[in-house]
Amino acid sequence: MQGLVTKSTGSWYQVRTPGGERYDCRIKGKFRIKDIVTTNPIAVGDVVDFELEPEQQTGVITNLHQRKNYIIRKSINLSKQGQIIAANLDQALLVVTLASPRTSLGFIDRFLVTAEAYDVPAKLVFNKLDLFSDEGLDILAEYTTMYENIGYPCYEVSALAGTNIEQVQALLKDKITLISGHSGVGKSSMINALLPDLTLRTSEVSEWSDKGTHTTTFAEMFEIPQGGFLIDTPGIRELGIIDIEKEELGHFFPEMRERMHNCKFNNCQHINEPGCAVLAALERGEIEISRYDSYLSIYNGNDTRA
Ligand SMILES: Nc1nc2c(ncn2[C@@H]2O[C@H](COP(=O)(O)OP(=O)(O)OP(=O)(O)O)[C@@H](O)[C@H]2O)c(=O)[nH]1
Ligand SMILES: [Zn+2]
Repeated sequence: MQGLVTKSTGSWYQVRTPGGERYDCRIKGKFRIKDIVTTNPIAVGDVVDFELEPEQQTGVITNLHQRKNYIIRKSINLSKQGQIIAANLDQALLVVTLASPRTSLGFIDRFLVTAEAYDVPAKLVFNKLDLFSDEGLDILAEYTTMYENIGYPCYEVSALAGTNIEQVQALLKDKITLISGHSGVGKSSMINALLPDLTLRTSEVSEWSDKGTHTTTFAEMFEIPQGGFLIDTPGIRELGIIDIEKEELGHFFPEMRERMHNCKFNNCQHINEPGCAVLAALERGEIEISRYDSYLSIYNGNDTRA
């Protein structure tokens, strides 16, 4: 049988069949993925084949289907191993706000770079629309225009007032979506607005805990009643940028990526090189200063996560 992994504890995996049945499955023997060293070979979002164990409601995963992408976090120890948080994401939503507490552009840009590196389309949800005066709305429009111009769709919502929540709801339909955001932006309020059927979430969790095996879940996907799945990540810190060489960083800024082939030197770092097409575009105002500042900041290893 084939199914989608919707919960992972590291030793048990909950697998959902296309028909909606769920089975607790384990991995048989030494199940290892080539080329990646990870503490968990299988993660939520993975599509797997499994066999039911005789006379039991549990299964054994026998095959992992190829992933279109996955996100990983570095292990806390120095073992160089990573942990796959989720696979096969259709999109990543970052919830941000320009009011209490204001999300910095550096934080947004770091998230976008991470999403580019993982090959996950990113979208920005600006929350707390109800708090803005006319002046605030002008600034908001500047930001959304800036990000839409470089290819990131933006949504202006109020989780509290319910404004434009239906736009986000439509985005999620039949997709696997990662939702992220720093503390206080209203991510929980948004998830509650998106998943009104809270009992669904809590009952599934307790059902799992009753197994008595592991109660800590690495990650969990919530099924959206209208179709689709939502993966809630605790924060951007979970998504460290790994495996990006400094020299490659420009490739993860779309507006730089589309211009860098015109740089005089093919190893141009777009810092101070003569004949740099990126610096020329910056000069002409075609590349936003804040975006370029974020590039420099990440390039120089400054932490802009907060
Ligand atoms: N005015 C306004 N306040 C909001 C809105 N959405 C959330 N809030 C408030 O912002 C605060 C933080 O909301 P949460 O939903 O807890 O934020 P969170 O991002 O999940 O933060 P953590 O729970 O710390 O991870 C709460 O006081 C919410 O009531 C909104 O659209 N407008
Ligand atoms: Zn250049």
